[in-house]
Parts: sequence; structure tokens; C-alpha cells
Amino acid sequence: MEDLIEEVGGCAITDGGFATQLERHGASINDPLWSALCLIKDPHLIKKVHLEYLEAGADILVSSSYQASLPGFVSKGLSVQEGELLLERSVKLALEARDSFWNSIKTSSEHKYTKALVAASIGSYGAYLADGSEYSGCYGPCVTLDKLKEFHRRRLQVLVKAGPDLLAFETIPNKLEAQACIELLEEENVQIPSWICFTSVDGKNAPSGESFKDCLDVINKSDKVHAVGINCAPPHFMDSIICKFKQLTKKAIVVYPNSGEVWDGRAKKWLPSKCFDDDDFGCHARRWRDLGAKIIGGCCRTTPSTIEVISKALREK
Ligand SMILES: C[S+](C)CC[C@H](N)C(=O)O
Ligand SMILES: N[C@@H](CCS)C(=O)O
Ligand SMILES: [Zn+2]
Repeated sequence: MEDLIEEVGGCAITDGGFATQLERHGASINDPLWSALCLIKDPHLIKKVHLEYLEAGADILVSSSYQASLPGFVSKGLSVQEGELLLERSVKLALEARDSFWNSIKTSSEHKYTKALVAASIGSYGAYLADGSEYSGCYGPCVTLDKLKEFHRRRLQVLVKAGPDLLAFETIPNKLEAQACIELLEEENVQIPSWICFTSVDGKNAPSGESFKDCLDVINKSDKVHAVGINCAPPHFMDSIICKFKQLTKKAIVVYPNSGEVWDGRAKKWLPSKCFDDDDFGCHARRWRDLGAKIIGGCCRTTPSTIEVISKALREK
């Protein structure tokens, strides 16, 4: 990850909203598995979306496993073994897209691309609950550290074995889940780098109300985690969050905010709110880089055109 950041001039671009782009192609993801439903129904579309983000200039692809889980697949009537194959497929599809894109352009002397890395997405427990609780962090008293580790363990093992370049823990909403992720990375002796991203609904704390200082103190103790940041929070929080994270950690900072719309977990739809358009992302991406972010992209409701604008803004001399 550090090599990629250096190779691309100090700031790598991750992709944009994966589920958002699936939906724009007509995929129906109103389901407890959300975008991971496409792993069963339409894997070709997953590859197409990965290729679109590569074309737009993403240096990092995040796999389609955000809301994929073994209990989720089993509740659809699949066996554990079938579920494991689907998790593996999520990484393979991204690797295949990356390799075929790279093979198609690498011999041309004029291309502007770097060979992308594939990050296996590991969505939070709240994502699996499919009730929007990745934005509240309220898992209730029954959800202990051990329960969170057991939820994450097998999926992590299968995703690591599938051969991604990175692990991307996404939308972590509280300190307990950050602790679970750190302990798992140690216990499983994971050798590939990880990033851990939190959500935020107030721009100051994790959704649970716990301070980012407390959350980052947990993460700073682990050398398995190479970057820490925020995803799927409103973009106008990023300036102050980057400044705050710079004081709280020496790890690389990653930011890939959503458009600013707000997810209604009950109605399962995005509610309009103060939003950034693609051009806003372009201007702000430069600012986020200048403030010290090392990986920048978009999350829900951003699209390949957002990533193209970010790429132009960051790569143009
Ligand atoms: C990042 S959110 C929009 C993903 C969907 C959510 N976990 C749900 O199922 O409601
Ligand atoms: N990687 C996931 C994140 C959702 S918050 C996606 O882009 O769909
Ligand atoms: Zn998102």
C-alpha cells in the first residue's frame, strides 16, 4: 500500500460507490445482502463496475463483499461451502477485472494508469444487520467482543485466502468492533495490510458517540493496520476529521465520503441532504490531499464520474 501511494505521487485514489453504480445499471439490491446479492445473481455486472472504476482512474478497487456474510448466504438457503465460494468470488472478480484492465493498457506508452490494488471489503456487523446500524453503532448489550470476532472470523479467513492485496474494514461504527478487528488480525496472523474506516454522523465522533481518540488508541496499537480513516460519512466533515486524525495517529489517513445524502435504514433509501457534486469532489480532493490524506475516493452515491474528476484534480500538474 505504501509503495502504491509513493508510485502515484503521494496520494492514491480508491474507487467510488460500488453498490451505487450497480444500481445505476439496473441491479436490484433491496435485500438483506444488499450489493452482495449480485454475487449470486449477476457476477458479470460486478466485473463491469470494477472495470468502470479502473477506467475512471481508481488505483484501488474495493471488492463486492461489503454486506456478504456466511450467515447472510445461509439464510438465503445456500450452504456454508457455497457461501465461502461466493466470498472467494468477490475477490476473484476484482482481481480478474484489475488484471484484464492492466493487460489491455500496459503496453501502450501513453496511458496514465498504475496497476491497481484489490482491497477485500469487510463491512461492519451493522452492515450485516441490514438495518442501517453501521450509522448508529448501537449493537445492544448482547453483542460482545467475542461475538463480533466470531462474526468476522471465518469471512476474514476466506477473503484473505482468496488473495487480495489489502483488507478494507468499512463503516465501523464503534470502538468495540475496532477492537474485534484488531484482535482478529493478530490472532489470524494476517500478513496483508489493512485499513480500518469508521463512519460518523456528527463529524466529531464515531456514530456510537465514542471519541475518535478512544477508537484510534485501539488501532494505533496494531502494526497490522496500515491506514485508518472514514468512509460513507458526509464529505463536508472530511477537512476537520483529517486534521483531527493527523493528531491522533501516525498511520496513513484514508477518506472516501458518500455524497452527503443520508441512508434511511428502515425505508432502505437515500434521503436528500446537503450534497457534493462531482466538481465539489474534485476541489475538495485536492484540499484533503493537502491536509494529509493519503488515500481518497468516494463511497455511496458517488460514481465513476466522481472518481474521474478526483483523478483529474489530483493527477493534473
Ligand atoms: C452503506 S449502507 C447504505 C448499506 C445498506 C445497509 N447496510 C442496509 O442494509 O440497510
Ligand atoms: N464498498 C461498499 C461500501 C458501502 S458503505 C460500496 O461501495 O458499496
Ligand atoms: Zn457507502
